[in-house]
Amino acid sequence: MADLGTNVLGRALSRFFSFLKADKKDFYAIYAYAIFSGLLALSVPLGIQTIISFVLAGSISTSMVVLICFVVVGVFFTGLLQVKQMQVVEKIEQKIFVRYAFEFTDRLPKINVQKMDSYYLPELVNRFFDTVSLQKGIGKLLIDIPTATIQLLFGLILLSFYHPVFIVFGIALFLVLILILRFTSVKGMETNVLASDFKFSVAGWIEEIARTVKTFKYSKGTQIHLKETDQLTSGYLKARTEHFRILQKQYWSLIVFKVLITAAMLIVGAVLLIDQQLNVGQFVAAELVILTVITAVEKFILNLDKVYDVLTALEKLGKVTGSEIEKDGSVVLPTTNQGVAVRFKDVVFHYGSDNNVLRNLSFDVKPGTHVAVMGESGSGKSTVLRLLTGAFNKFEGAVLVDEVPVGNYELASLRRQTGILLSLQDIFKASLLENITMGNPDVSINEVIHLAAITGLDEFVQAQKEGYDHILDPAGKRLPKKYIQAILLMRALLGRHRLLLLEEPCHYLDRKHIPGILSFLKEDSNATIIITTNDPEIAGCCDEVLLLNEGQLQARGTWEIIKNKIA
Ligand SMILES: Nc1ncnc2c1ncn2[C@@H]1O[C@H](COP(=O)(O)OP(=O)(O)OP(=O)(O)O)[C@@H](O)[C@H]1O
Repeated sequence: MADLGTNVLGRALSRFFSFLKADKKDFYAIYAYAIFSGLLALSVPLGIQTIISFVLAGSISTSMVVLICFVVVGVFFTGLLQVKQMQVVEKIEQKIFVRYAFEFTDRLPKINVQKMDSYYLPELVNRFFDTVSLQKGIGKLLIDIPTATIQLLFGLILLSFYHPVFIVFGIALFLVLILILRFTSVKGMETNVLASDFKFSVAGWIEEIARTVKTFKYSKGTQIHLKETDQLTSGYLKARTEHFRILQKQYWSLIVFKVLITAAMLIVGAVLLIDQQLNVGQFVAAELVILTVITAVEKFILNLDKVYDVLTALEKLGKVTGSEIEKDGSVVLPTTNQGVAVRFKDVVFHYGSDNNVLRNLSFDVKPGTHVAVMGESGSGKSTVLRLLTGAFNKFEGAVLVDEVPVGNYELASLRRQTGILLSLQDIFKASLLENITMGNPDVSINEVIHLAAITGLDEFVQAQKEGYDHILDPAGKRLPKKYIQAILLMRALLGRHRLLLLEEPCHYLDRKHIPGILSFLKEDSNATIIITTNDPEIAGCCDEVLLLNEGQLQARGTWEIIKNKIA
């Protein structure tokens, strides 16, 4: 557990430093402002010391008026520098939001699905809300912590000029403080991350209830949803209490530090005053510096939890921004009118568990051939298509496209020339046309209209007041499944392809549309087409059928041959 904590703290700190690196200039500006305002803040006690000396000497002169002006100007400039600091922090906070919004958006479609298979991505992206914790915490951290550190350092340095004994006290207490923080912070980080894990689990569970709300509504009075929440919140409370215990330990050590430094400095100051090693002016000034030191320590106390929150937020955001993305190859798939050749050579593949889904699967498909992959549910049909998308790179054997391993291709060039329809795809909140074209401005509207007529989507388009501008709302008003399928199929078929991968393309569509779709595919004779299906009408239109059984090739041939092998 301690190892885990050290790892988490180390990782979070390295994330923090690379986060700082991204806005280096802004951070330098904050530190420069902090140093200047720290120095200016000291002008107050020094000015007061000199004023008292003037007063005690009974000499009220022009130089004293000038001095008072200096002190007042010093106070004004300290304020000015603080406002400047706040402006830089505001800029950083805005950048945090924008940067994470774009990083999440850009990264999600590129994520390595094989690595992230065990995550439910909508739940994972809840971590985006930690940008708010990061914004809130970083503001405090960037202004208060550097200012407090600099005030503490300058204060102790200045006190050492009054008498060397202050140095010894200062350094001794400083070291004790660092040691306490050093030995409690690993546990503090560990408990904060654990509390945050529970927080996201609770959010994820509530989200799951919302997703399947009708299941719970009609479930004969089940309490299972409350039981799970109870378990997760108990975990959260336990971790939170444990974390607060660590914080309390750290608060107490800071309070003891504060008491000791106050007592020591006051006693030393008083003794030095009585001994006449300090005059009254110096004594008052020294006490003011001590007050600054105490205020700095207080700032540390109040901001300790923010340090953990910022580091934890970075750790959580890193779950998405640091996730592995798809490996890209360097071979560009040439753009030609020819279909590609596909070959599976002794492919062994499994998802998360060790059960092989494809077991020594070998077959080849000649360029321009239309192939139906058939087999019982779970026989591995869709997996064959998924491997050809280049999204999975961990398997034994070889998956070759034009005799080049699929993993060698630059994914953008491969996917530009591959029409893909998988059951995992869906519509999203945007206009009907955007859902079909995916925002590609090169798509011809005539082709869209032609395909809409073939797939039956034209009925839906004509029934909408806004036609193709109708906004689809997948979360609210449900589209009939046949129209969703038509949109997904059109997406795959639009444009020119060298390879078409279609999973159950006519599922949910009215049967009257199947002949039109099949003759459209027949006309696309140059592309290599691989269709997973158990529909005899579709299989009958393909040049060849591959029959899978438990991840192995059971038989291959024309539909006339294969249909006799299907019970
Ligand atoms: N993402 C995944 N993670 C883990 N196992 C998976 C995943 N996807 C599929 N499987 C498993 O792999 C096996 C083959 O699935 P696949 O979808 O390729 O079969 P299929 O023949 O297309 O089935 P169906 O006709 O029902 O779609 C099944 O046992 C399935 O449970």
